[in-house]
Amino acid sequence: NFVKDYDTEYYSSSVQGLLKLLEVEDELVINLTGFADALQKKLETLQMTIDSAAHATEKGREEYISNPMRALGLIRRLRQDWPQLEIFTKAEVGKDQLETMTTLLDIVPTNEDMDASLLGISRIELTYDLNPMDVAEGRLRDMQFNTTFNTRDCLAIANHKYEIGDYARALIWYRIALKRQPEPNTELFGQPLDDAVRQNLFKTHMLLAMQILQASMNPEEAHEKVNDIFKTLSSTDLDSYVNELLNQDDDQLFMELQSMQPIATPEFVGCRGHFPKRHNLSCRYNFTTTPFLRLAPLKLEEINHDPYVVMYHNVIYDSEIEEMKRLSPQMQNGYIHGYKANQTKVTDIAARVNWLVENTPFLERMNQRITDMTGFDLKEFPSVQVANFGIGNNFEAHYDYIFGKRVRKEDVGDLGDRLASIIFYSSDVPLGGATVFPDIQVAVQPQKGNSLLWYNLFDDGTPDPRSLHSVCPVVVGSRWTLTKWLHTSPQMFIKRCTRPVK
Ligand SMILES: O=C(O)CCC(=O)C(=O)O
Ligand SMILES: [Fe+2]
Repeated sequence: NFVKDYDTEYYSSSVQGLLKLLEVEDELVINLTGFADALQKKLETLQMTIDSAAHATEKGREEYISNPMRALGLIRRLRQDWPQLEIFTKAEVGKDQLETMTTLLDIVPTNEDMDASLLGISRIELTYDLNPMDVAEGRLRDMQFNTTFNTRDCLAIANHKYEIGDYARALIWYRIALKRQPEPNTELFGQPLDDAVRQNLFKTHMLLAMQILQASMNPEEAHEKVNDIFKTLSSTDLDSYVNELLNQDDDQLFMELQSMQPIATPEFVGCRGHFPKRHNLSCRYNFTTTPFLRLAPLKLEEINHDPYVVMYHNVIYDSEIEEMKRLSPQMQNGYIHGYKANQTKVTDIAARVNWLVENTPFLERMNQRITDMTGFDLKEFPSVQVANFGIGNNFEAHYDYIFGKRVRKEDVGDLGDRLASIIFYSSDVPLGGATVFPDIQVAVQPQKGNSLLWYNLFDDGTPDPRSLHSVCPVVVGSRWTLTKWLHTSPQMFIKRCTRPVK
């Protein structure tokens, strides 16, 4: 039932993948319940035997056994029942369940997949300038969840940051892990490593200090130096050092962390919703692109005048979104950051995608809608792409035109360059996941049913670099999109081709 394709399937790169994992854990729980039931049954049988073999106390023992029923009973039980009981006691419990467990554990995420997920959390923290202490408590920007990271989650995050050299944030995450109450079943997972964590906290603080004071020192040298210092440290020294770190003021620490962060890129500013507000934009009905629109005009919202960016409202219906997902049960790695000649690493994957190429009523409807929106001819290239992002995944800034890190000349053939792009937002994204145009200071939050349309080329077909765009890390939500790229060649008798007035 659960077969994992190791070469291509990473669970973390889409919410669709996470859903599959959820099923795997459900199966594990059902299976473990079966195991526990078998164990329970055995325990009950054993308990019954124990109870029925309970003897009289020391005092009346001679009298107790001077009784023909008890005398025979004792001899018979020891001769017949106990050997049987030995076999029963030794028999393996839940053999089937143990085998199933092994099979299921064969398809759990790889380390790479887990690293990608941890990197996603880092990306969220950094992009949205979140305080780790809020993140750990389930406070994400203005949302408060009733789920939190547990101690081992916090530790995994801290270790990851340590490994990628983000000592400032690692320090805070180690503190969080150490300040948590120990969990009840920790012995199952090995000790909560209190000592090891305290040592890591110390080392992290040392490494951070070196990073600040001696930025030129290479990482290996720094690690060596810290290990040397650590060796000379007595356990009482370590304790007082660590306790001091733990007693530092939380807010003070976060302020120090912020002062160490790189300055916000335009993309970060956009993702945080800090681009200046626009005033000279309007909304209107489009009655005119095709005759059909006289009957059913489309709602158009201006997003930017030059270059032209607009949002159409209510142009993909819930039923169509369901159909789109039905047509995409199994997706491929897609939205790869940059060109990757060699094998794709999971951390390069922003989302999983599926090209819909086969002619279906769904595809016809969507293409007709795009024609109504744009007036363009889509017969030569009817395909559309479906995408589903992973949590914490972003799509780095790129151009959709040829050589824009996205598409090569051989990919488009006779169709010509990608003149315009249309993204149908097929889900709401409660937090994060905006489409951002850093050069023109536009950030658009996905809204289920809407679509964003923009041009990548000037009217003469030359690239318009202002079309640079990216997708902000998804914080909460399953971000589904349907994307259409409109190529130039089929539009040669439709689109005017003058050089714009500069
Ligand atoms: O999903 C988005 O908002 C943009 C996706 C994108 O840039 C692309 O598909 O080229
Ligand atoms: Fe794009």
